[in-house]
Order: sequence, then structure tokens, then C-alpha cells
Amino acid sequence: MALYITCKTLPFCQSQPATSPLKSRVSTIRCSVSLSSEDVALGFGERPWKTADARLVLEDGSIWRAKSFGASGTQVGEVVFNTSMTGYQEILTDPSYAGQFVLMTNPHIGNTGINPEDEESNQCFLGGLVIRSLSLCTSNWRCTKPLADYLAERNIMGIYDVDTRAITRRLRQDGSLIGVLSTEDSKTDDELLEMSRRWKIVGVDLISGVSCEAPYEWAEKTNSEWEFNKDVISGEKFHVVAYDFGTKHNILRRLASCGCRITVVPSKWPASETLKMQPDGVLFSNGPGDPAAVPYAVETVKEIIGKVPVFGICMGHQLIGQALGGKTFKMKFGHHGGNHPVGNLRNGCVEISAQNHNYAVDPASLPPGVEVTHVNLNDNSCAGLACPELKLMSLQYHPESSPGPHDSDPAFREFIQLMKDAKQNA
Ligand SMILES: NC(=O)CC[C@H](N)C(=O)O
Repeated sequence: MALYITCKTLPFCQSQPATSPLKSRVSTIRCSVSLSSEDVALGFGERPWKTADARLVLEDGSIWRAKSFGASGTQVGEVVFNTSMTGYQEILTDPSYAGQFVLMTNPHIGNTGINPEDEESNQCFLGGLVIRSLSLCTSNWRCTKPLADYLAERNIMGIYDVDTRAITRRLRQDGSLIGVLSTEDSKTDDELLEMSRRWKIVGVDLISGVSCEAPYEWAEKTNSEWEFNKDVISGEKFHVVAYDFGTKHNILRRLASCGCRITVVPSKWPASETLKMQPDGVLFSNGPGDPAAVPYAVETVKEIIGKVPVFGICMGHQLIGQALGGKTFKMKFGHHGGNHPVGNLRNGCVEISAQNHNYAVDPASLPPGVEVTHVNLNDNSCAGLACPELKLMSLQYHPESSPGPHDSDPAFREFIQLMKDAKQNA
């Protein structure tokens, strides 16, 4: 539904000819109000306003009453908070959120609606969305639909009008918690609590549920506004095999923009098949869940490192850490947001980065010869690794941003350089 507000402004200048047609001084503001077919159910279109019809029951026994949007039903997941100020659509489509409810600390969500160019994967894998306030209006020239309709279509539950600050403080204090979201009155609080306490996310392989089924080629690049460093973008073609553990599209787009031909392969694609393709480099992507629960992926990484240059991002970094002999551990509440300061220990610079992870590599568990290249400055956790001997680099965070600042984008060019050097020395 579109609402047109016509605002008849008075002439700004008294000397304007009185004959000036009024039409020219009428400005029309197009305010696209995203009232969907569910308007009445949502209570946006009429009074009285919608009242609480959903519950979020956390495993610590707390019960949060809220209003639902998107899908209805009952869903269990791990609640994590994300501090990004923008980019809820990229967050919703980041496959690394599989099994999790994302609670946005930014209180106002939905104002830019849904924009098809902003998708980071073809699906939403997250468990649900928890927000303070759902925007009544959408305002973006690319917007095709309101957030509530999109979530309903994709069968993803959302709740709003819930005290996200109080839940965030609880998560910061007690660590991430399992929760159950429900719109079903037939389920008692105790049943939902029991469900949250029985559900486990640690030790579960979540990447096989989000990876592609068969290899495919990727060619799409990021658009020109990303190329703030044109001079160093290589015109050369490198063939990169990208392991899809739940890859975000912008990783592939940035590689394509840097001159890579990309073959995306499923998470269980044998290392021997990859090596047969004789790629110039291999990328291990981001992905959901516990990195210690996917030993087959660690084996794949082990078989590849040392043979071709590799770059690991987030889950990929954690798999590389394990393949090198290190261990991962679960953090208290992880890092999720677009404002995490990272110290680049190689050049002494600070990068403000996009992050999304609940696990980290324990640097003390790594063998000599592996260099910690980056640290998260909020808690000193390991944020990057390198081993020049093995032509290997990895980052715990997201150089492709989307959403988030572009400070870490040079990492893609470092990977290009790694491949270039390996080619020259071959
Ligand atoms: N974005 C990612 O790859 C996340 C990695 C892993 N699932 C974690 O939570 O730590």
C-alpha cells in the first residue's frame, strides 16, 4: 500500500510572481507504508494495537512476552545479540546464523524493507528475529516488500515489542542462552522451558544443512562503489575453489572483483577432487555452528594446506586452526556486529570489522610457526592467523563486510598476492 502525502508549501519568496502555478510549489512525498495483507492481524492498520501474542522462553527460566510478525509456530534456537546499526537483511541471509535467534540491539528494524540486491544467500537459515520495534514504513527506492511479509514467506518467526536491552544485558552477563519462540497458546511455559533445556547446539554439524549440493561457477562481482582501491586490483585470473560451508555471497563477489574465477563446491567435496582441478587457491568459507563438530571438514583442510594457497574466513579460519593442530572453544556470547575493533599485528593498524561468531581458536593450542596476525581488541581473542610456509591466511571476522565497514577488504588482495607469489615460485 502506498500513501501519498501532499504538502502544499507556501511560496518561499514573497517576490515570487503571484501567477506562478501552485503546482510547481507542491511537493509530493511518497511514503510507502508497508502495510501487508497481515495488517489487521499485525494491528498496524487499526486500533486497538496488536497485543502480545508470542513468548520467548529462555533456558534460564525467564519469559518474555512479545508481539509476533513473520511466521507463527514454535521454534527453538540459541539467542545471540547483534550490534550492527544497519544491514538486517544481510544478517537475515547470513547462513552462519543457522540455529540461532538474532536479537538486534538497534531498536528500529524494518525501515528499509527488503531489497533483492542485499541478499547474502538464497535462503534464511536463522531460527528467528528478535527486535524492539518494527518499522511501520519502508523507505528505500529499491524496496520490494516489507520485512514482515518476507519473513512470513520464508517461514521465519519474528517478535517485536520486547525489551531487547534487558535480554542483551542478560546474555552479556550469563552468556548466550537457548530459547524457544512460540505463538502457540496450547503450549505451556513449562513445556517451552523444557524444550529449551533439552535442545543442544554444541557438537552439532550445521554446515551440511546449509552448503550447496553440487559444484557451480560464480562470476558476479561487487558493483563499482566497492572499488576504492582500483590500482591494486589484479587483472589476472586466478582459479579459486571455494568450499561452501554456508558462504556469504559477498565473499564470492569480492573474489570475483579481484580477478578470480570461482568454483564453489559443497562442504563434503573431497580434497583430492579439489587438488585435481589444480586451483591457484582455495577458500574455506564462513559457516554455522560448532567448528569442532565437523571433523570431516578439518580433514579436508588438512589435505589441502601446504599444497595451494588457502584463505579461511570465520568457520574457515576455525577449521584451519584445527587442521594446524589447534583447538576451538565456545565463547561466552561471541561477537556479532559491525563495530568490532581488530588489531592488525602486522601493520599496527586498527580495523573496524564485521563479525559473527560464537567460537574462537585458542592461540595457546597452536604449534610454533603459526603466527597470530590479528586480535579482537575488545577481548584479545585470536582474530587472524598466517603461516607463510604453508601459504595460508585466515580471519575470524568478515573482510567482505555486508553488512559492515570495509576496513578489512585489503585481505582479499593479500590472498591474491599469496596466489601470485605461489604462481611465480612454482
Ligand atoms: N560466521 C561464521 O563462520 C561463524 C563460525 C562459527 N559458526 C561460530 O559461530 O563461531
